[in-house]
Amino acid sequence: MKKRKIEIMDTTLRDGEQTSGVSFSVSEKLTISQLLLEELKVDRIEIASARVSEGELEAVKAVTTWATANGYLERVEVLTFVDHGISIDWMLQAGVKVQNLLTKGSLNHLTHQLKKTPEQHFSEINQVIELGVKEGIKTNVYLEDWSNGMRNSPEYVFQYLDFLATQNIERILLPDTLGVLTPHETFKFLKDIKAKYPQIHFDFHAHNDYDLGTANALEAVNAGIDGLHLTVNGMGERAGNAPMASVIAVINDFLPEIEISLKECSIYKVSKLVETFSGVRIPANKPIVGENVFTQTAGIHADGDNKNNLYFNDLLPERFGRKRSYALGKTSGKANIEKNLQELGLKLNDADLKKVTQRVIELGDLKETVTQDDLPYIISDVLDSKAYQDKVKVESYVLSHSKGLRPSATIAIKINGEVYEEHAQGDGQFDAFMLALSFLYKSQGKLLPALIDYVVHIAPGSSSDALCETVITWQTDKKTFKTRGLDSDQTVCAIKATEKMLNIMEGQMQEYKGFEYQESSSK
Ligand SMILES: CC(C)C(=O)C(=O)O
Repeated sequence: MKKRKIEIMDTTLRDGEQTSGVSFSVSEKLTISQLLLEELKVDRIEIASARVSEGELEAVKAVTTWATANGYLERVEVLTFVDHGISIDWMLQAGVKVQNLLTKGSLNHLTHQLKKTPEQHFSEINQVIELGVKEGIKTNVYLEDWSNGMRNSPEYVFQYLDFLATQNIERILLPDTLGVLTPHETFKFLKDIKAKYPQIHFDFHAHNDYDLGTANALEAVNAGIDGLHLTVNGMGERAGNAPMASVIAVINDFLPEIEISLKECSIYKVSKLVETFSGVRIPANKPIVGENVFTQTAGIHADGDNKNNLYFNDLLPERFGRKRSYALGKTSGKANIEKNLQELGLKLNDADLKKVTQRVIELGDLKETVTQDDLPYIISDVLDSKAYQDKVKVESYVLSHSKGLRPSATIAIKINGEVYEEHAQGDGQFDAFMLALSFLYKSQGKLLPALIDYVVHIAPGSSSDALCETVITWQTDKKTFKTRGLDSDQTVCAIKATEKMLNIMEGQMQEYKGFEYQESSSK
């Protein structure tokens, strides 16, 4: 069966730039245009509104210069106005060959905003179209507020379409300017229009005010529309336009009779670039391109993925240049941990896997964000902890850090069931902690090993509540050894590493000689 081709016009650089607070630079517009046409393979791009600013003129010139050299000029469009040819002059300066002329698609807009009759409006439109023809510029015509026009003044819309059918134009662009259509209405309005003017190319331009942009785009295609306007990440005026990634996936998965030229596998790359250039973060749950949408969080899902891919749908991440991941947190089961270990090339026995899983769940309970990068640290901490007896426990502590006062520590340490308390000031919180500890041990006639090295590792690419690992090297008169601590707080890491040292030393204090902990120490 021969497929019906739908043209995709990307308007990220025009309507998308109308997202509040967004302005693309010249080089950003050029880079995005290149990616859209060459990599994503959209059919057409709308890159600016005419007459906006000097900077915009520069940006459009940069795109048209590149597009001319690479054979894309006919696919680069600019929104223009019914302004007796001022926009056409701007287009000539910018080197653009296709204008998308903004006209009124509802009687309401025509009478209240332009205060003109349909006949006056049509005559001025005809003038601009003819000027364009004279200058070698092709015209597509936008019917602004067309959706409300269909609801409230359909006679005007059809009178206008009858007029346009006689004009020298390429396409008619039908926007749901205020994003008010339901999918049912979208289908009905477009079906009626296509039935009356089957020879004309119509594009549909959805807005997303009710979050119906994708559904309306789907119904527009079902109704026989010839082209769709989309934006990367759904950027655009107010709630934005129909999002490129979702609409493309819907067409590919649910409309097998439709052909589009877009390369799904480039969608994510373009989305991330637009996110960076625009400064508008992609919501984590945004279908196809959001951070979380290919992450299985529940252990039961990871388990099901191992058993005949029970929790997969057709939206496979690889289609879009992405990868499935398995979250680590309080709902992770063993299967999630195993999936992450596999990726790291690690294998644990059942007992250790259970311990690591338990530790990840505990961290998740503390609202810590645990990432795959943290896993090697957690494993080393959990496996390392097996080596220590629990004879000494840091029961509680208060660490203070304030302006103008020396950091101080009050600590309570349980040694073989007995709790001892001590207090000290130091050069930093951990220094104060160590001093208090050395006073506490000294009062029992014991000296602690000297701290000779202190190294902090933070898991690569981690967020602000990332886990860190502190490795401390200790020295007695006879041996040097290391202990490590893991936490999201650096001082707590060091205290955990110190607690392990105390357990190693417990019972050996007579055997090894420690050192006075810093002469300058004060209580
Ligand atoms: C400016 C116009 C074409 C528009 O984006 C709309 O009506 O939605």
